[in-house]
Amino acid sequence: MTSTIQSEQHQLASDELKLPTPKQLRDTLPLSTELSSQIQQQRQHISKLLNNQDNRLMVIVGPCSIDDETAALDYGKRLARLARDMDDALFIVMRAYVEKPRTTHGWKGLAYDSLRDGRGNMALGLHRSRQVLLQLSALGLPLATEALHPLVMNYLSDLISWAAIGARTSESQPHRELVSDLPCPVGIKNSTDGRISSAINAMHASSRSHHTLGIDDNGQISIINTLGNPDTHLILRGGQGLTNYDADSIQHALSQLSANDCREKVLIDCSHDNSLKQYDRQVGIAQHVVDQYLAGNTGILGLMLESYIEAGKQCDTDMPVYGQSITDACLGWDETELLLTTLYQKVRKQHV
Ligand SMILES: O=C[C@H](O)[C@H](O)COP(=O)(O)O
Ligand SMILES: C=C(OP(=O)(O)O)C(=O)O
Repeated sequence: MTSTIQSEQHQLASDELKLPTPKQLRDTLPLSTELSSQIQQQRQHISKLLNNQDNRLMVIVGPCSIDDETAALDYGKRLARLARDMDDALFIVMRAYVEKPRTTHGWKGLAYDSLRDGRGNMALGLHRSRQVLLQLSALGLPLATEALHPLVMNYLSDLISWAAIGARTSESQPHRELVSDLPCPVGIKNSTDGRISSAINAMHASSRSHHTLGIDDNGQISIINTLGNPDTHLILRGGQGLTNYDADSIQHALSQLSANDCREKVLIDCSHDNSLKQYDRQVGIAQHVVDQYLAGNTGILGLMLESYIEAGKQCDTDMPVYGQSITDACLGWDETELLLTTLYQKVRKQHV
């Protein structure tokens, strides 16, 4: 009886279940021509990094998830300043994740549950996601996100410069088809058990064109003809409690990529299993990876850091801490700024 009452309280009213079409949401929250060309250029910069036409180090940094637009914009403003100042050596991209894959269950991100009331008001969630991504883009930052539900990308992909396929979905055919259709470079993670073969297979599958099922801009279920994505690469994030950011693991990954005719580039995720989920370990890992890059490992594209305003994570959402992660623990802003400054100074020396 109690569970019936609870589930009724968690239901949306039937008129709240309908979503706008991708075109309707884009018309409500349009991307200006100016921002659209900024995003095009940012995608091209990343493509150049992947193709050795630009030797800056890519750093994808930002919260594990966007849960609060005010804090995300506050973070974005701080990062945009660093990104401008460090532009000659680092290509900084902000993590702007509005969808979270869960191992079992938990909050699935702004797109699904922006009010965090468990009702899943996705019309509001998609609106708020698009709005915050537009506001972050207007700061001049290239944005990174995880492409999780293929249909969510219909609403947001025009705002994204780089996407990730997560460790839990790299083996999924719909996700490979999605990558084949995405208009930006995409990093594919090794699986949660540490295997890189699923990501390598995904790179092959998504480089090809596909006929698949999806919706068009007007929400009509349609056959989608994808073009194939030429700009994928591998992300090493560790797995099953084992790390893969050391020189031997990176060399092994690069030789597997070469043996499978894939682009020999890796991005190192300093968080997740590589940090053994201890957020402060990211500092030492980033330094270790940058030392390998400076020693001449041209297979290293860059690194990813989970960082927010306050260090750590919070569980008690009745007493929210401003700018602290509600998903994975993150570095705080002060340590992020110090780390990026240290990395910048090291990399810049080599660039001058
Ligand atoms: O990056 C975030 C998490 O690692 C990922 O969403 C899985 O989280 P979970 O294992 O807490 O569900
Ligand atoms: C969920 C994430 O990573 P992974 O897929 O590596 O667990 C993430 O980067 O937010």
